[in-house]
Amino acid sequence: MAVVQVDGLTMTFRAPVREAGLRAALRAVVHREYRRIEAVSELSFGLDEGEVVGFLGPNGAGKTTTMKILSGILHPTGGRATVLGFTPWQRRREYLRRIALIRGSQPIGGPAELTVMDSFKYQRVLYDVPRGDNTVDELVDLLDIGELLHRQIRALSLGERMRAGLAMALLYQPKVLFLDEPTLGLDVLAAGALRRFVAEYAKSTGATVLLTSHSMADVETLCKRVILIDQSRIRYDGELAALAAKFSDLEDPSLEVVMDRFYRDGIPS
Ligand SMILES: Nc1ncnc2c1ncn2[C@@H]1O[C@H](COP(=O)(O)OP(=O)(O)OP(=O)(O)O)[C@@H](O)[C@H]1O
Repeated sequence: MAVVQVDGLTMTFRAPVREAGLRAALRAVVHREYRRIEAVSELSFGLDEGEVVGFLGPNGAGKTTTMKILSGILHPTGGRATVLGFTPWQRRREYLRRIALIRGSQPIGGPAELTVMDSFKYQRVLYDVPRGDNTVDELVDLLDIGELLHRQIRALSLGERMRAGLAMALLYQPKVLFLDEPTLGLDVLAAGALRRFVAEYAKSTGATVLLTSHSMADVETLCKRVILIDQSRIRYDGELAALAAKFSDLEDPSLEVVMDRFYRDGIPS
C-alpha cells in the first residue's frame, strides 16, 4: 500500500470580498459577500515508501494548501487522503509523531525567545523521544549547529534557522517529510548542503518526501518523479527525465525553460 494516498482531494476557501471605499465598508457590516477560491481540485496521487517527489507549480497553484492538508493543519472540503494509514486532519498524536512539515518561510515554530537547546528539549518531551536516544547529537553534527545551541532562535540568521528547524523536525525521525520551499532564501552553499542532507536522510531512513520548490536545482538533485499542478489541478505526474525529453527540441533544454514552456503551453503534442 502507498505511504501517501490522495484521492479527489479538494479544498475550496470562502474569502470575503469587499469593494474599496467607506460606503462599501459599511455595507459589508450588514451584508458580507464571499467568493469561492478553489485552491485544490480533485487531486489524486500516491507516494511509495522512500520516494522523493517534487510537487511543483506556479505561485498560487495549490502546493502549500495540499501540504497543509496532508500534515493535518487544514481540513479539506472534499476527497480523501491517507498517510501511513492515518487520515491527516484527524490529527492523531501517533500520526503527528511520524510526519513533519518543514517550511522554508517559517522553519521553526514555537517561542523565538528560547535557545536552540531549550527548543530541542521541548521537542523531545513533545514527541516522547527517549532519553538515551542520540539522534540529537547526530543531527547537531550533520547540520553543523553545535555553535548555535545556546543562541536564542530570534537571533539566528535565516540559514541558521533552517538548519536548526530541520534538526528539530527530524529529532523524532519522521517517516514522511513535507518540505515546503526548504531552500527559500538560502545561499548556494547552504542550499547545496541542505539538499545533500535531505537526500541522505531519505536514503538512510527510507522516509518518503514530498517537496515543493521553485528552485530547479532542488528538483534536479532530489526528485526522480515530479507532480506538476497548475490552477489547483494536476497537469503531469511522472518521471522528470520523461517530461524533459518531451521538450528535447528546445534550443535551451534547461529545466527552467522546460517548466516555463510547460506552464505556458502544456506538453507539446
Ligand atoms: N486561507 C485562505 N483563504 C483564502 N484563499 C486562500 C487561503 N490560502 C490559500 N488561498 C488561495 O488558494 C490558492 C492556492 O494557494 P497556495 O498557497 O496553496 O499556493 P502555492 O502553490 O503554495 O503558491 P506559492 O508558490 O505562491 O507558495 C491561492 O489562490 C491562494 O490565494
